[in-house]
Amino acid sequence: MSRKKAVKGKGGSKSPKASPSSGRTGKGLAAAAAPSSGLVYPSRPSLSNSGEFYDIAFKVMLVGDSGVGKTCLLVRFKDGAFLAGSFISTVGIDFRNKVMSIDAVKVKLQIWDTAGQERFRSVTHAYYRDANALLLLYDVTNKASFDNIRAWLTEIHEYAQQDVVVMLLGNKADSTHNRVVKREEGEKLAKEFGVPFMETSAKSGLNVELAFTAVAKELKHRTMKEPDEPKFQLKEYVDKEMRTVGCCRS
Ligand SMILES: Nc1nc2c(ncn2[C@@H]2O[C@H](COP(=O)(O)OP(=O)(O)OP(=O)(O)O)[C@@H](O)[C@H]2O)c(=O)[nH]1
Ligand SMILES: [Mg+2]
Repeated sequence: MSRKKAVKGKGGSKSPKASPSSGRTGKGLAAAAAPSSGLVYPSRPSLSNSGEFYDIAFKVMLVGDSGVGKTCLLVRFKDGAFLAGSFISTVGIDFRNKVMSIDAVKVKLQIWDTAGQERFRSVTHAYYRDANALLLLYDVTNKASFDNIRAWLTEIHEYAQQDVVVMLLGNKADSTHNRVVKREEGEKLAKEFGVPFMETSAKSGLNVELAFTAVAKELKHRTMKEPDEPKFQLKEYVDKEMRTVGCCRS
């Protein structure tokens, strides 16, 4: 299998007027032009010599209400740090790349961090179409963000590909004193919609690696499954990993 070189670095915020077709010029954005298969191939190697090699690439989007912790989750996953302090709401859309080793295959996730604010919704819609996976977040300390999950799922249904991988994440699980949404409620909603679920914390790191690894595994298996290999069961994998490590893995 030939190895491709990952375009590294931050994508940079896109203006609200950007669209997948018009905005994808420049270094990071060139990699975002996805063929209809959903796989993302860089059109040319990165200009930087520090680029990492990878075998396959996928586009993952973080969606959910403003303030649920999408940017913090991405920063935790990418840099292993928590963005404490004042809340800086994302403007438009931005992406970061991360190459993961999944069963000896280098999988590049191009992770798009969307703005949760209503005024950017039309920008976000334009990016759904190319997404291979969506991490849909709510905040366990914010009931409205949980109640809005149904509307988000309707939106996903409307704008994303039919076979997009969706995972529901109840973030800020570290905030025990401010919690207003029980884990069981998240589990129930996820079951109703047939999507895998876990609680996460960008602050403590709880389940952050697991959420992205599970999605990367599912996408890698879909693409590279041998004919005699059993189908990868995402929900079973998540449930097993959660059982193995109790509820809490960072
Ligand atoms: N306690 C706790 N706070 C968190 C966590 N994740 C994010 N926060 C805080 O929640 C606030 C919002 O986080 P962001 O990641 O910026 O939220 P967002 O979903 O990206 O918001 P938009 O960009 O407006 O869509 C910030 O003040 C973070 O510090 C978490 O896991 N635990
Ligand atoms: Mg943000």
